[in-house]
Amino acid sequence: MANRPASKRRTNSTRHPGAHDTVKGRAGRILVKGNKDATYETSPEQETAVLVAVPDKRQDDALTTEYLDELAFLTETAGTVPTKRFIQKLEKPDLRTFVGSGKLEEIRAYVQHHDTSVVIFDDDLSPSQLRNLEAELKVKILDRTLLILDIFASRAKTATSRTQVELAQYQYLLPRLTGLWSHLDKQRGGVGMRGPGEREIETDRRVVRDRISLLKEQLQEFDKQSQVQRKARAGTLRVALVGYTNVGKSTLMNLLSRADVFAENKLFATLDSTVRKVVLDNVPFLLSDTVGFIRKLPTRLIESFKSTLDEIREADLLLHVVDISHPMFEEHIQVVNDTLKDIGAAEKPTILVFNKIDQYQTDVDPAAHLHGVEPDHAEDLHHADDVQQRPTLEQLQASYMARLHDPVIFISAQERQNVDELRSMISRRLRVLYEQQYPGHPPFPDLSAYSAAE
Ligand SMILES: Nc1nc2c(ncn2[C@@H]2O[C@H](COP(=O)(O)OP(=O)(O)OP(=O)(O)O)[C@@H](O)[C@H]2O)c(=O)[nH]1
Ligand SMILES: [Mg+2]
Repeated sequence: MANRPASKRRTNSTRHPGAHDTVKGRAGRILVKGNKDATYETSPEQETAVLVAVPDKRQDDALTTEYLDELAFLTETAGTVPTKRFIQKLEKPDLRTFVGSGKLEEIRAYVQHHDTSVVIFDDDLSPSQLRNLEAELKVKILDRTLLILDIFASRAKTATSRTQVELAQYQYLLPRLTGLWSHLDKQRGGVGMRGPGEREIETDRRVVRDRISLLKEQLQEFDKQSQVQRKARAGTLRVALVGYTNVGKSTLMNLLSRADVFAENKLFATLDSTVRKVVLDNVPFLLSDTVGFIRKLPTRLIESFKSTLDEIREADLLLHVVDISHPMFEEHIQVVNDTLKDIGAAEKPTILVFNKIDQYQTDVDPAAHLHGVEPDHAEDLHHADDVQQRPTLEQLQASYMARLHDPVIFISAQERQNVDELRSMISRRLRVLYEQQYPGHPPFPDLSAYSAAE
């Protein structure tokens, strides 16, 4: 976790002393509140974002910081620099403007005096909230789903994933076709403006509905093709890498299959599933890398990735990869398990792979994850006394092994620690699964017919 904030920054366009502090010294590091201009230097073309969270009154401050930190990471992945965060604890978000009128005034004052391209909310906004906020703040407003969709749009490479993302974007936009952003300069583009958003915003709903039907038909067509491919793979064991975004799934895919899959310290580096043939200890199987999960991913968005998720649904064994160095790893496990349940893949044989043990630290300073973004009040600042003690790796290993039915392994894909143990754990498990599924069959038929499987 410690190197996350710095390594993903675009150093060519952004100077960010705070981020370097985050990496170097944890204890005693305090983020300085004050003049933004003294702390940040961004190039004129670089978009800047103000982040807003409205946590429930009872939500722990450290958790709020973590959630905002993830939003900052998403924002940066979309190519925008977060410069300020606002938090308002509320029993319930305001129906009209999501934040209360006092906080809205604070945000407006900030936006007026600091160059701000976009205000991003960590929750989904209703169509009318989006409209009201845009009218009040006079800048582009994004909510969490729009931001994620924007990242997906910029990452989609294949015809299938592009169609899937476009479908999700149109489905999101349909109830919102009410002149949103109409007074903004549409030529400027930037975050949230990729895809159909601004181009179609004023067109008739019927046109959008037609487009949605067409995209669905196209996806069905893609689905038929992949069903044919999948049939050709019948009789071959299938293993899928699943997990929260940025945990190291693609890195592990590369390691296990010696494939060259795009791995990067950004969220949603992988949007298309990649399938490779792998042989471990004479056990052949097909390994697929899949799109990462994230909290609050709308169910409809997940559904539009149906064919990608079929790889998971049809797998015989899941490798659930966890970034143990992340302070929120336990919540991440829960999000992944809930998402697996949503897509009907909860009961599959699973190996829980705790990755990034090289980066695991027993003391966690919540302030180290602020991404150097200036918070709006002291609540968001955690000082050295807040440093939390985490169990040692050995303690974690012992407790997870005792608690869970599934096999558990602790590795570092990057440092190649315990990877051989993982390999033999996979092959042992697959042998058992093969015997259960194909009793009486000679073990592990010739796979040459499937070598082109992709
Ligand atoms: N320190 C450390 N970093 C790792 C390890 N494994 C992967 N990483 C890094 O973590 C980042 C994310 O890795 P990816 O393999 O792209 O993760 P992913 O789960 O495929 O991510 P998405 O496709 O975005 O969901 C990259 O910067 C990797 O180099 C590890 O064992 N230790
Ligand atoms: Mg990946």
